[in-house]
Amino acid sequence: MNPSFSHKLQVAIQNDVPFVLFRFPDESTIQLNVQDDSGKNRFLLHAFDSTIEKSISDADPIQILQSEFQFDSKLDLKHQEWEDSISKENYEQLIQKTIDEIKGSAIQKIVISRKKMMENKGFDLFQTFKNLLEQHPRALVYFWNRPGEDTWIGATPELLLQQSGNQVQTVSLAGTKRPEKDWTEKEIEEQQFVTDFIAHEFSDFKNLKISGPETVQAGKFQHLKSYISAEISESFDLNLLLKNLHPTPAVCGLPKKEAFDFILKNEGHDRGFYSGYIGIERENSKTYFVNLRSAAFFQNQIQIYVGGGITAESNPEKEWEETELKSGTIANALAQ
Ligand SMILES: C=C(O[C@@H]1C=C(C(=O)O)C=C[C@H]1O)C(=O)O
Repeated sequence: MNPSFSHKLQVAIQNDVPFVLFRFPDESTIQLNVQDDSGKNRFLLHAFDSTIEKSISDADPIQILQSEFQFDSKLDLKHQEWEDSISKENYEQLIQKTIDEIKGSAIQKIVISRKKMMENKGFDLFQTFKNLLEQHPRALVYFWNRPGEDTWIGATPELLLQQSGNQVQTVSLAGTKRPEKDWTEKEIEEQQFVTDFIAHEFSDFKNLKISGPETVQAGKFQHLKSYISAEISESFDLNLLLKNLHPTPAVCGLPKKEAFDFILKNEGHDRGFYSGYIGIERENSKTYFVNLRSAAFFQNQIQIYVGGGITAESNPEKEWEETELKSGTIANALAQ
């Protein structure tokens, strides 16, 4: 492997300096940021409830071909008081409560999630990251480590916002099924909610284009995806758009405020960085992804976050199965 890349990573680990490794969808290079105080080339994690945003900046980031990436090192992860997973029965009760809330109110969709806990049997996180890169070539794959603070690994299929010059683009991603099944009205409707919400947020821009939805693969299952793009003026404040988009109905619900309040009150856990966003900010471009298919790693435990969109048509048992399926993205990549 490129000696300067592995050296930089090794030195960061030895000195307990935060680092993040990441690869953009459809790209073949892995980038490395080792934290400095430049504020340049930020890679950031922004919490679902917007209470926390952390970034790792690097004035001099370095990259390597994915095919050359090989790194062997053990990190000292933070210890976490053991937490139990929510049982299938309790999760299905929560889903039923959510369905009843939707049926008895003006809320159309609420995204509910859970934390699936696994024992950390000393997994090799660099190999786990490598497995994710190979298994999910179309995802943004990242490995974030701030010693003594937080360690997250994920492979998200969902773009939140990309800006390059005066072009902005995003996607509407929702609905989940196994490849052998057909889409039903339930998934078609829940994805349309997301498209309509984004189209509304983009409605004042020039050259608004919406295409899709089409079926896309995300590991072993599929989603519905539409593509949305537009042109913004020079003076436009991208942060405002980001603030209006997040959290989209793909991870929160509709109407946003009511769904958000229901989640905070009923879900029973702090989502942390899950379903918040990941930002990659450079001089000429800014790209944000929804932080899905991700997990927090501790010395003794792995907490995989998974959720799904609930509408009046949802079935609690199917929702449990959907979250099991989604947890496979991380679980199937874990390496000894
Ligand atoms: C909430 C998650 O995924 C989101 C919810 C989906 C759904 O409800 O079908 C599909 C894709 C994502 O927008 C997750 O992966 O945890």
